Amino acid sequence: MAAITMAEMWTTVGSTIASFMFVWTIIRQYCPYEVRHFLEKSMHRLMSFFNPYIHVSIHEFMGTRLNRSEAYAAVEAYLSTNSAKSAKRLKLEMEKDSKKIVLTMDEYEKVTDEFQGAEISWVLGIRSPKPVGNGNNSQPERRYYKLTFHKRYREMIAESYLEHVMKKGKEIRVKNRQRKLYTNGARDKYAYPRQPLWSDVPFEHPARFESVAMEAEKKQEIIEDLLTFSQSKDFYARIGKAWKRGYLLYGPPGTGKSTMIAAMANLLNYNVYDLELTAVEDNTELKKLLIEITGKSIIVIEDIDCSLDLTGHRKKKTEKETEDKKNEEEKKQTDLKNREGKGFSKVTLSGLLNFIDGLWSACGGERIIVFTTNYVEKLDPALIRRGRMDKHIELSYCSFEGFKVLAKNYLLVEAHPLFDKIDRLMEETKITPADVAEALMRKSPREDVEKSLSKLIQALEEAKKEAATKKAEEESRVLKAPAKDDSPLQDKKETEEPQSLDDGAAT
Ligand SMILES: Nc1ncnc2c1ncn2[C@@H]1O[C@H](COP(=O)(O)OP(=O)(O)OP(=O)(O)O)[C@@H](O)[C@H]1O
Ligand SMILES: [Mg+2]
Repeated sequence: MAAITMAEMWTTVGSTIASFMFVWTIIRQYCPYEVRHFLEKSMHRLMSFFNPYIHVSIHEFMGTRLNRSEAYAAVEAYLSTNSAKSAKRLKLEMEKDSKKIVLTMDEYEKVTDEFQGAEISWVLGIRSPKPVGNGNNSQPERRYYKLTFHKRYREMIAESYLEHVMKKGKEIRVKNRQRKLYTNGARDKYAYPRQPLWSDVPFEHPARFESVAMEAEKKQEIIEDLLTFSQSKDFYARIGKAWKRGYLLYGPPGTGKSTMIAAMANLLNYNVYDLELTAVEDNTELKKLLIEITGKSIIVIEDIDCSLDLTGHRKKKTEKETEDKKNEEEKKQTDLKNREGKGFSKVTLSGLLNFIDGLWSACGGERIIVFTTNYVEKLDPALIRRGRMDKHIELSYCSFEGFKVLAKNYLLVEAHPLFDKIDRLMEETKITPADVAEALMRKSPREDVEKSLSKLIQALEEAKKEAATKKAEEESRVLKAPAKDDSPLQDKKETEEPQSLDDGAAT
């Protein structure tokens, strides 16, 4: 009896739905657009009156734009951690610029999330394109996420939850992205179609702060400075300053300037833009390059003292000096042109200063600018004043503490009887971390710790001998140097007096 009632009930429900669908199809086909639109609107209103749930859709592509929506990508990343735990059908994806595989929920899967006591559900929907003409459609299907929650949470979802999803999603995307090393040097300006201003390769430098040879305290200070910068978005907004920071790394060759830049990028998960100033045509091109740099990046200008003549342009000169300088400059540039077969850069100091802290430098945000140089004294003070280059870091010869970091990295030892001798030698002579690293490098699998340390001792002793020879040569050159005619009167007197005494003694 009960089974018959159930069957009857299902038949009634089925026939009601079928009649409704039939009526709806007739309406859609034969009713004018205005009537149809009115009925659709009224039906939605009627349903939402009874339905206490609110839906929000986030589409993969918005309007006719071909770019993937940032919000969709952020939701996808956010749900990749959530859905991997609760969804039953998952999809494995690897985005173009991502270095990690991501598990996301498959179409029509539903996952739930909890936020401040509210239960929120997410469904991945898919919309087929409207058939056009003969039904052959080259348009792809469009996916969207639908978020559903009770209407009593409306304000909380709009004000806090969505912001939380976007923030977390973006963080996950940044963590998963394949970081890049960009350069502007390898572009053919006359190629057709036009090449992008920056070309890129995956950034895979393995340097880490742990492996940089440097005093622990100084290293910690740099790490904290970088981390504070990366977490200070609100602070920079509050003080009304563009979210960027300049670092000047200076010191002799082989002391770890480039290594430190790679360690900085790895610490903060930033892209690196290696700006080759000599390949930039003029200040306008410099501005264009700047506009294309995204946030979370380090802009590097290596050997800034050799890049261009960035000091001469602002100094007052007599007419003759200016003329001589101009001729010299022209000759230099022609030589360069002949040598490299390409146009020369007209970037000026003021163009570069504008690049660092002009109005355009604020677009994108979260940028670090690093200059490296072997000769800090050669740079124009305006270029490196605090505010432009906020932090000046000297990378110098290897200290014993620095050596211990390298020994731990290269040889996996933290103490050894030969360390005392190395400590003494390091106090007596200068050696770069690059030379220490080279000495500690194993040349064959049979090479043991003792042999590597002995090699370093040998290198240090040679460096000491070389320094002593150089010093002796220098001293003898000073002694042998004839007194100059144009030397100050006082100096002349001092050099002449002993002679007259000698003469007197002789007579
Ligand atoms: N402080 C350091 N810590 C660890 N390794 C270092 C350090 N300095 C140099 N090295 C080693 O020496 C090599 C050369 O160093 P790096 O290129 O960073 O020097 P640099 O200061 O940039 O030199 P240059 O001024 O010539 O550009 C690196 O590959 C690294 O192995
Ligand atoms: Mg370098």
